[in-house]
Parts: sequence; structure tokens; C-alpha cells
Amino acid sequence: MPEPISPRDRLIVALDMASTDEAERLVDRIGDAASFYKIGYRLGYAGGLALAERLVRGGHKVFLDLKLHDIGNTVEEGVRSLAGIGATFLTVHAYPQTMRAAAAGRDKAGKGLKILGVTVLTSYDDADAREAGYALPVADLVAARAAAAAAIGIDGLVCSAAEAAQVRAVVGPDRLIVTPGIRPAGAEIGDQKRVVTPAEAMRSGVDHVVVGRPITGAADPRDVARRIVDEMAAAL
Ligand SMILES: O=c1ccn([C@@H]2O[C@H](COP(=O)(O)O)[C@@H](O)[C@H]2O)c(=O)[nH]1
Repeated sequence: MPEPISPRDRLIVALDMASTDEAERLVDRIGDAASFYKIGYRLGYAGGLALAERLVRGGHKVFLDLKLHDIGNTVEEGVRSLAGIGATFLTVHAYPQTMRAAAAGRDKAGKGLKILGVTVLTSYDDADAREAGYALPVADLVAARAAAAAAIGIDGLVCSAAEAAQVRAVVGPDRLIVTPGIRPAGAEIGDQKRVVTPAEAMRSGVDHVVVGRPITGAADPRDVARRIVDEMAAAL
């Protein structure tokens, strides 16, 4: 069985900022209300990988949300390079060839980096999946990709918490389920489509929630982070 995760360590704050200075100021403001930070495209292409190393050295956990997807050799070598940063999680798109290459890179690097397969982006609904050429509804596509990820030996999945129970049934207790598209009640939804509250996510068996704008855009980010952690603690 997996190790228990404290409510605070379940929260991953998405540092979708334009500069590392801005991101570091936010991390300082949040203080001990959070321990886990996600770096995606915006910050990753603006010095975010060096910041990731600094955050790891400072005792934080880091999720590199770079959603790799390329030919197998490029993915494998990319994962091997990124493993040196000391991050906890790295995303790849949940295509079988990509996941196999990422698992090989992870194993060759041997640094303890966990690979998460992005099933279907939380900004997609069934109509978006159809428009992208997929015949299956989102929930079925997520389940199929989760099954492939588990068979390949990927460490966890990114999906909406709306599909977490179904994914858990497919992948069992040992794979991680990490869910963006999290919105505290009353928060602006923005471009997300499959949205769930922090409490509902916990009740659905999610391991980690990813929260960006509701925290980064708040007047008091520390307070919002603490409220989210409290909401999750009460639901567990
Ligand atoms: O399916 C996915 C995969 C990744 N994300 C990322 O999570 C955060 C969510 O930010 P919010 O501001 O809380 O919407 C963002 O960095 C996305 O790139 C996702 O939303 N959905």
C-alpha cells in the first residue's frame, strides 16, 4: 500500500508566472502553507528549470509539468536529462510509445523521478475530444489511457477528479492520481471544463490536487492555500 500523504503535501501549487522572481515571491508568501510546486510551460521556458533546482535544494517538492511527447528516443533522452533536477514528478502525454520511452529514461536515470501520464486535459469535454478526432467520450478515453499507463509501468496519471474513482478501479492502489481542474466553491473556472472541489477530489481517492489561479491570483495566496488544505483534511 502507498505511504499516507499529509493534507498539506497533497496540495501542488501551479507556479504559472512569467518570471522566476515573481514565482519566488509567491513561494515566500505562501511559506509553510504549501510544500509542493508545479512548473509548467510558462515558467519552464523562462528560467523555471533552474528555479526547480533551487526549490528542491530549499526542501520543496517539484512537479515538472512539461507534458513531453515526441519520438521515443527524444522522450527517453529528455527524461534522462530532466531527472538530474531532483524533481518528484514529470508529465508526459499518455500515448503508449511516449510512456514506454519515458519509463525507459526514468529507469536508466535511476534518480527516483516519477512519471505521470496526462490522460485527457481537464480543459477538454466530449465535444473537444470529438473535435480532436477521438471517437470515445472523455471518461472512456481517460480509462483506456490509464490502463495503458499501468500496463507500461507509469507511476501515476493526470486526469480530472471527476474520473478519479474510475481510474483508481483501473490502475489499483499503487499508482498516483494527480488532478488539476480543482476549484474551491465559488472560484472562477476560467478555461477548465472538468472541475471538482478540493473536498470532492479527496472523497474520490485523489492523491494530489493541482491548484493554480485560485491561489496565484488571490489577494492572500497563503490564506487560500491554507483553506484548501483544511478543506481536504476535513474530507479525508
Ligand atoms: O489536464 C491538465 C493538465 C495540466 N494542467 C495544468 O494544471 C494547472 C491548472 O491551473 P489552474 O490555474 O488551477 O487552472 C495549469 O498549470 C495547467 O497547465 C491542467 O490544468 N489540466
